[in-house]
Order: sequence, then structure tokens, then C-alpha cells
Amino acid sequence: MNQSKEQRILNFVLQNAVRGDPCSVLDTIDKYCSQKEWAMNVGNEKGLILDKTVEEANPSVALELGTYCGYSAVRIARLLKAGAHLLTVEFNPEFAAIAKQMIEFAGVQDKVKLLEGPSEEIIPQLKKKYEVDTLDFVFLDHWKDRYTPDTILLQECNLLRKGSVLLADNVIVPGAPEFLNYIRNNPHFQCTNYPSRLEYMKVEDAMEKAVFLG
Ligand SMILES: O=C(NCCCCCn1ccnc1)c1cc(-c2ccc(F)cc2)cc(O)c1O
Ligand SMILES: [Mg+2]
Repeated sequence: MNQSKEQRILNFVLQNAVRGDPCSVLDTIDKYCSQKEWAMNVGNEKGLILDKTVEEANPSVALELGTYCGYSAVRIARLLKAGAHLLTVEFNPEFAAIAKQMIEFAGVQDKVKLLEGPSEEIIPQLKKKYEVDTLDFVFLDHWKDRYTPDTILLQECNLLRKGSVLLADNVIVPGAPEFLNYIRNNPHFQCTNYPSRLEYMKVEDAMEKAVFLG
């Protein structure tokens, strides 16, 4: 049975990156996906925006929607302070299996909890089943038409607090027009747009930051 692209990315990391070194894992994924096969990792350019947003938020509890191969989970986890953790949600079991190995190879497994399943089922379980009080940071990088319903669900489940930071990938490509309309017209959020490039391409993309005002 021939390998998936995601399996090829993982194998390239296992053979070329340094075990326990998150930066080498990120650089190796970026090398493979820019030179051999494009893949939908947030990448190094938008990754720098993600880094700055995470460093500014300095979250104790972070949530990621859309794990994929684990690139942004490794990217976020490497910046978390002692005792802080990232919950990352992946719907696709093949992606989740790859991401688990990627996270472990990078050595950030103690900071990351990978949750497999639909975000609309997992979000309502975060408080009771996963002992979350409120989320300090949320990275939205899953199905683009889920950004709005899941942002509403986070609020309904009382998972946001004054100052919670949401960061959404791909608001230009593939695009999340309905989310931009929702969040920019919502008085409970303060929004900032960060123009950038689609990962590994000379194509315009952007990230949107939205701070919950309570
Ligand atoms: O679809 C994307 N991500 C969601 C993947 C499925 C998430 C499953 N899931 C996880 C949890 N709950 C549900 C995505 C797509 C592109 C892209 C850009 C240009 C192009 F020509 C083709 C594709 C670029 C990204 O950066 C992306 O993030
Ligand atoms: Mg993305």
C-alpha cells in the first residue's frame, strides 16, 4: 500500500531532524514541503506571526483546532512555559497518528494533549473531561467553515475569559469570509489582521487575531 504524503513528511523528519529538537523538526518539515511536496502546515512565515502571538499571550492553557502533521503543535509547545499545556484537536485519524509521532519525536509530548474527534464534540467536553477552566490562547486552523460555529461554541461553553487570544490561519486562502464578517462585527472581540503568504507559496494569505473582551 503506497505511503501517504503525511507519512512521507514524517519519515523525512525521522531520518533528517534531531530527536528532541523542536526547531530542527520545524526546519525539516519546511525544507521537505518547500522543496519536495507542498503541505498545509502553517509554515515559517505565518509561523513567525504565530510565535509572536503565543509569546505575547504566554498561555497556561492553549487550544489548537486542526493538528494535521503536528507542525504548529510543535511550534506552539516549544514556546510554552513550565506547567503550561496545549490541547490539539484532529478529526482525521491518519493525520492524528502522524502528528502523535511528530510531537513525540520533537520531545514536546509532555506539553501536548492530542484529542481525536470532531471539534463540536470535543469543545463541550473541555471543562469536565479535560479539566479546562478557561483558554488563554486558541489557534484556529481546521475546516474554514468551522471557525465561526466553533468560536460561538467556545463562548457558549464559557471557555473564553477577558483577554483570551484567538488566532485564525488562512483568512484569505482558502479563506474564511464568514468568520471575518462575524468576528470583525462582534463588539466582544478586538481584531487585528496580519497579512502574510500562503505556506511555501508566493500567494497572499493572512492571519486574524481576535482578543475576547469579556
Ligand atoms: O483546509 C485546511 N486546513 C484544515 C484541514 C482539515 C482539518 C480537519 N479537522 C481537524 C480538526 N477538525 C477538522 C487548509 C488548507 C490550505 C490550502 C491552501 C491552498 C490550497 F490550494 C489548498 C489548501 C492551507 C491551510 O493552511 C489549511 O489549514
Ligand atoms: Mg492553515
